[in-house]
Amino acid sequence: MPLNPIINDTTLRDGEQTAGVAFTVEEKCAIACALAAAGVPEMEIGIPAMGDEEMAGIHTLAALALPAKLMVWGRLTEVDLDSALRCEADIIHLSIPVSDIHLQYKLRQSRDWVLAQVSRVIGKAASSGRMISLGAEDASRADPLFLAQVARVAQANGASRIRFADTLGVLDPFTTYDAIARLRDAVDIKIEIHAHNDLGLATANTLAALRAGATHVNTTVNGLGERAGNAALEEVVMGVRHLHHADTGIDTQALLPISQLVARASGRQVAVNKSIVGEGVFTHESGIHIDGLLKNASTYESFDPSELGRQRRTVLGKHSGSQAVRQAYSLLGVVLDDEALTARVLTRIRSHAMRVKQEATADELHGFLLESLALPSGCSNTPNPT
Ligand SMILES: CC(=O)SCCNC(=O)CCNC(=O)[C@H](O)C(C)(C)COP(=O)(O)OP(=O)(O)OC[C@H]1O[C@@H](n2cnc3c(N)ncnc32)[C@H](O)[C@@H]1OP(=O)(O)O
Ligand SMILES: O=C(O)CCC(=O)C(=O)O
Repeated sequence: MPLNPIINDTTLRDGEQTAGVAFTVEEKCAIACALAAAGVPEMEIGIPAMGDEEMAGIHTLAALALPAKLMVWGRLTEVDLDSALRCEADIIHLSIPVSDIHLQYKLRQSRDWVLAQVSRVIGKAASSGRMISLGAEDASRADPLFLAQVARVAQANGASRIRFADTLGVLDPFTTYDAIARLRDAVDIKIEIHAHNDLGLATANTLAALRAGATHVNTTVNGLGERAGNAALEEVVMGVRHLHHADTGIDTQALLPISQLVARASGRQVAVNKSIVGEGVFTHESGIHIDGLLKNASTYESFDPSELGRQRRTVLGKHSGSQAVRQAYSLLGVVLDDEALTARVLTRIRSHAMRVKQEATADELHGFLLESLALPSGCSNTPNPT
């Protein structure tokens, strides 16, 4: 079983790389404070090489003296290292592509050049006394033997961690497991998984990497990030807790408020059905489900919404059954103990749902009852139709 993983949240770096998203310094501070208060132990907060404004933001964040390690991102070059060293960051993360595709077309450099660059720049970075992490960009499309060689050279020159980036989100949980296990066997260095969600597998791949021996995980709130985004903080925290029975140390009650904060700051709404934090993920309509939930919540909830400070909701609609109808009317103070009457009310509720495509209000439910009572009665406690 995986050990407790260390979350390194990159909402303020990769999250902000979501096309069109830009946080103000105030928003960055608010997000960083909320993450630290929730117990996030590490966060990647920016890219010093972007220039003075980004550096000033990083400086402001560092001045908050949050109880979290701060990481800055740079390319594996002397210029980016110099910018990073001017920041009060605990961890300097320097990145280099390791796939032949990136080397050939983007950097137009050889594998030997990469190894020389890793040796020289990581060595110089480590001599600063800071904690150094090497980013292996596009690691998922790299030759695993070359990746292991890069990791070994990085470690020999003072890096304490390598980030395995599935930059394009091309892995599945099985290939992720194999790739991380192979790297784990080849080099005794801390491994951080950085998973993208292009095929909707970022969280699954992150959990697979942990099973294979990754020690650190990158997340972003609401899964923000390049293209389809990164592994979502809220999903990884809950997945680690419920599937790995391990602990990230993060307060699950804080996940929804942080999600809402980041949704506002990023201008990216959270889908109603977004796992963990979506508005509708604890709302039930189907008759069989509500019948089961009324008997025992574990029939249709894999965990209690109160873990997140949330509550179950039930609504009446096209898929309701009679138990749900009785339950909803009992909350209005009406006891429906006649099957025929309940069936007529249900018919009314279904036709309303199909016509209006939203749940009925309390007034409308009273109206349906009165209409149904106009036919033979069976209701022991008629409501006051106000
Ligand atoms: C997968 C990821 O998320 S990587 C992080 C991506 N994030 C960002 O790009 C956001 C911040 N980026 C920026 O502000 C700018 O791109 C900067 C400041 C980093 C660089 O700006 P510029 O100097 O104008 O270069 P530009 O962005 O046009 O091109 C990138 C350059 O970096 C080079 N490069 C890219 N990655 C690396 C690397 N890891 N190591 C060395 N060089 C690299 C490219 O080859 C290119 O160099 P070239 O122009 O000599 O071919
Ligand atoms: O730090 C790295 O090397 C990874 C950067 C990244 O965001 C990615 O590859 O998707």
